[in-house]
Amino acid sequence: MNSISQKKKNSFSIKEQASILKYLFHFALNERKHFLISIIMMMITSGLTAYMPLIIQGYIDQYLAKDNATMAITIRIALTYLILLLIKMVVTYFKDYTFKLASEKTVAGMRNQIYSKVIHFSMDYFNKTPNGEVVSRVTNDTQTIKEFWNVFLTFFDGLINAIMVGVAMFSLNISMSWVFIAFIPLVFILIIAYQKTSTIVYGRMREALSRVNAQLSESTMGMWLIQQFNQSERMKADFDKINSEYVEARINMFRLDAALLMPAVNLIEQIVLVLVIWIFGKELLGGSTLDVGMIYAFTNYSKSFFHPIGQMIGSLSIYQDGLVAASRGIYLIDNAQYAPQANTDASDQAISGTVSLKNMTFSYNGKQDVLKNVSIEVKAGQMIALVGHTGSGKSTIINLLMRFYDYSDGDILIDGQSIRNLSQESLRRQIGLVHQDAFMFYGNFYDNIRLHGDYTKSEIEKAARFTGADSFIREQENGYETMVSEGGKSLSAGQRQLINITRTILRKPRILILDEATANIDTETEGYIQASLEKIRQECTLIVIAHRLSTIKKADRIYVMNKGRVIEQGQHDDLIDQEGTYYNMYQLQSLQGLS
Ligand SMILES: Nc1ncnc2c1ncn2[C@@H]1O[C@H](COP(=O)(O)OP(=O)(O)OP(=O)(O)O)[C@@H](O)[C@H]1O
Repeated sequence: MNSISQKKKNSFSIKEQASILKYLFHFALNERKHFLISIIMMMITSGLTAYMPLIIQGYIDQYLAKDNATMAITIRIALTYLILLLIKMVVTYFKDYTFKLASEKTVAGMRNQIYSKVIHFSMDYFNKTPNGEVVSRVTNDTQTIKEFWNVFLTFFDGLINAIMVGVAMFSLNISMSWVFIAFIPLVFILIIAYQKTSTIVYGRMREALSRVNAQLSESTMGMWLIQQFNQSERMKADFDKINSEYVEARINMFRLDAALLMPAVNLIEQIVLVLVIWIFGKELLGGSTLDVGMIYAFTNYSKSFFHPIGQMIGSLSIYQDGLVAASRGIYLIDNAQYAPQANTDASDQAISGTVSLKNMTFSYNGKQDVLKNVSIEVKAGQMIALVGHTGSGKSTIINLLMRFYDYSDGDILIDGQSIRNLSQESLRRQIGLVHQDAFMFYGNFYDNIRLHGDYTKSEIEKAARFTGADSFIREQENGYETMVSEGGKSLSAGQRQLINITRTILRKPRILILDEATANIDTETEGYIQASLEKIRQECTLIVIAHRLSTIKKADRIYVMNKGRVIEQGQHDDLIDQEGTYYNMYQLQSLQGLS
């Protein structure tokens, strides 16, 4: 499977195609009953398509031509034809329904599997992959795969139909049937020519479409940046160019389809028809009797033999799309970059909150160390602070403690045990992390604080009173029932942070981490939160990252970081006495009125 696991691949060798198809059929196994019923119905409809012209042919040649048709015979034949026609209609309906039902369910299964993989991927994957691409894998690609199944419907249908009609033709007139068979190589040439050209043309179209999507997703996400820097006109011009390229690619696709699809198949069909008439005409001129019914049957067969073949060729472009979409899904599943896993015997024990980092060295990219031999100790119930310049590695320590990334050099212990021995679920339940960026979901304040947790309204309100969020929530139009827009755009940054802190407090974590959590909050509210934190300190371990040093003065230990190393540590007064980096930072903030 690895041979096809190449990102953005647009053409595939026969072996790769077989591998992708095997993978897709593996998903279809659950729906084999429906697929089988549908194939049986395909056989019935194709059988009827092949048989029905024989009824008319028999009527013309045995009764009309011999002048012995009676009203009773005519009605019997007309009724038989009508009943068969109705049966064909009903069977065709159920054939399409069961096939589409089966393909819909198969693709739903794939979508679930891809999504359940994606939600366990590492942060590294999400850092490197644009949002739009992740969404596209789960929605657009699985949609394309669904259309891909319809290609199979068309293919099976076309094939079974050609076989059935072929058998009927041979039973009627062998030499005339060879005329049809003689044109099959030409059809194959057409199929190969179409597939080769369509791979290129459709590939260009897909690339152009992904450029359109990328530009759209990038510009909607960074709209404020575009407007702030007056880039709207330039973005419009860029989009216009990309959009024109897409339209051009689509026009090329239409041109190709218009030239090679139905017109070419129709031409072959008409040539065969002319040949049939010519051969019959020649036989008639040679003194043979005229079998009008036979002419009727073969005229009919030329349509029902070649028409599905035209549809088969037309679906080749979707086939190509399906291969690309399926290969991307396989790539995602095969190259899963999972979030760090706990040890197999990891336990779910309650923690008291002692944290120690032992000689941690860490790199995101395997080249540059962003943490260099960092050791940190926090006793249960203590408060420590991490301070230092931007990029010094403070948040990285938190990323490792939360197990967003795996590490190899050094270890992190909680209550003396490696965090690898704690189950992911237990670790994240007992550690509360409050980030600077608080995400809000569409829902009311209760929902946003509860986050699907099992908490009563009074518990939520109590937590909100504790953090001070309660007062601004009550000022909203419908209090706690007020709907918050997605992303929380209807709230100020400080209000969002208060909600975020409330969410975390509500869960009563054993270890609370505040990563620049009070940066957007005014001094008055911050004072309020500080007082709340003083109360929390008695109940849990507190790890605070802060640029504003006034907020961490009371910490039991302050770690000063620089370029991935701890360069100073101690209590506020000790660090001031040392007159080192912390002292300089504090002096600077005092001058700016921040301390
Ligand atoms: N996901 C990531 N992938 C690769 N490199 C990263 C990633 N996150 C951070 N870094 C790099 O690691 C280094 C430390 O970043 P970190 O976020 O830990 O710094 P910080 O001290 O928390 O900074 P700030 O105070 O600005 O938040 C930086 O050089 C940063 O570029």
